[in-house]
Amino acid sequence: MLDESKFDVDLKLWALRIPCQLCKAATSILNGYLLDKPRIKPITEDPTCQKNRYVILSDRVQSHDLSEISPQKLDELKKLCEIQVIPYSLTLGYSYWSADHVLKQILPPGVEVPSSFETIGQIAHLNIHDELLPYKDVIAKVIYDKNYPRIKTVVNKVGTITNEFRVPKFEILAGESDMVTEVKQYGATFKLDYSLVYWNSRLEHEHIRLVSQFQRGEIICDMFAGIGPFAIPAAQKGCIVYANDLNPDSIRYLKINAEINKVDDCICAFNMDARKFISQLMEAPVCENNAECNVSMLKACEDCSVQENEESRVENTRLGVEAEEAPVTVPGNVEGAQDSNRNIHTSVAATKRPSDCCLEENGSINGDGAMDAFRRKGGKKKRMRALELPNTKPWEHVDHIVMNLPASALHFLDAFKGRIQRKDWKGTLPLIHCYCFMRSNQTQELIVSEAESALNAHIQEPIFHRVRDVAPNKAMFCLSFRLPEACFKDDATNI
Ligand SMILES: C[S@@+](CC[C@H](N)C(=O)[O-])C[C@H]1O[C@@H](n2cnc3c(N)ncnc32)[C@H](O)[C@@H]1O
Repeated sequence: MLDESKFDVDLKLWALRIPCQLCKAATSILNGYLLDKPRIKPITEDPTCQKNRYVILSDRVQSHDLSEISPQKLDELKKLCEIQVIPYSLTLGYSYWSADHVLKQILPPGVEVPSSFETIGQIAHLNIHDELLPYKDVIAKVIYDKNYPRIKTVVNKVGTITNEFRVPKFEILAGESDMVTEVKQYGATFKLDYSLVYWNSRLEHEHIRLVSQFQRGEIICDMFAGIGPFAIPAAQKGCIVYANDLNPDSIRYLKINAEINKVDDCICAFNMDARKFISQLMEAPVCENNAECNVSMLKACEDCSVQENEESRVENTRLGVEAEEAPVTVPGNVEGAQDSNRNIHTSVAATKRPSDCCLEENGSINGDGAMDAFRRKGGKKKRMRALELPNTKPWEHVDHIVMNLPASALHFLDAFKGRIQRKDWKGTLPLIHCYCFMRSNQTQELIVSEAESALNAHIQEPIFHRVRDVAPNKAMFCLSFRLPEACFKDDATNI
């Protein structure tokens, strides 16, 4: 229990009783001798008379005869009005002091006071060091008290992250136990359950940086999408996004966020292992027109829309069959300035709406999600429409592939080895943006060689971007490069 009265500090001060209309002039004369405490005004009511105010003097002024004030100023004041000096008691209590001040009183001397924290919506996330764990409840209470109502829940991370979804375990120390919250980034809203999905507000700048390289109409594939901090702004920019995550809760929130941000027509969400996702997404179906052929996820999407709309079924049966050549220039290098030579078909009639597809990990189709998307077509708010976007199958062209799983994304590069058929592919191969960690004793050459051995191909012109330092000797990087031609199926089999 925190005894709040322990923080009371009683100040014995002097105040001057001054007529209301002279307060301004009096305070200007007394400049430098007035009470100077944050959040406390030096002028207060006179409880005995409404026509007067108390002008509270600083604790520098100790004597009733005001001898600490210069005689010159006192003369000026006497000319202004009759001076009445009143004793004034002021108690600075718990509510007055900052979290830092209170915690310094409570915690052992010399320890680092944990008064700062990461904020995720209304949740304060603390990482309390072992030596302070005996004080965790009182730390949380002080942080809660001092930041309410902006903060409604205080949590502490427990142990290290061991699960593959990269979700820390939290203990709720103060406030509401609800971990569902909303975060805003670059104009997009993200709803999430912080106890179930990965979220890192410190990556905001990186999300913006990468998405700023995407161009409207480009096709983006996010292999480890989380709740969509790359996918949603990319879709807002007018890209078509294939977004995948192994964590079903992440995909649930990704879909919610796509709806909240009105880009559900431009994002196709998948819930499976990233390798399987790439193999199913980028490998051309063996027999596109065969109803038995189930290797293509887009075939599954097609089936999905059949359940809801007979008219769209007729359109969707054309999916993956037409490929009219119409010149569309798409900038595609890392700086976002170079043209690619991609020619893509832009027929509206044959365009598959990405939001109509929704494949679960076991390969079954979530018809409800598709039906919701279909019903929303008549919604009144402006939404990004996939119909405006090009119709290209992901085994024919993808512009960017995002791989943000820094601990192991490099190993997932093998998913591209011999995946794409040269005869199907249109334009330049995708730019890969693969996140990784680099220790101070490692070099960029080492990272590139790891990537090359996963791809079994030479990488040309790799670009490293330092994202942030995650530990004293460890930094997160984004390695961007164009997928080597040697990864084409035919070439790769010859290696
Ligand atoms: C570091 S988080 C990145 C999430 C998001 N892209 C972001 O920037 O905030 C990595 C994500 O990869 C997902 N993940 C982990 N292993 C995976 C796998 N084998 N296949 C697909 N997703 C995986 C996790 O669930 C997690 O959401």
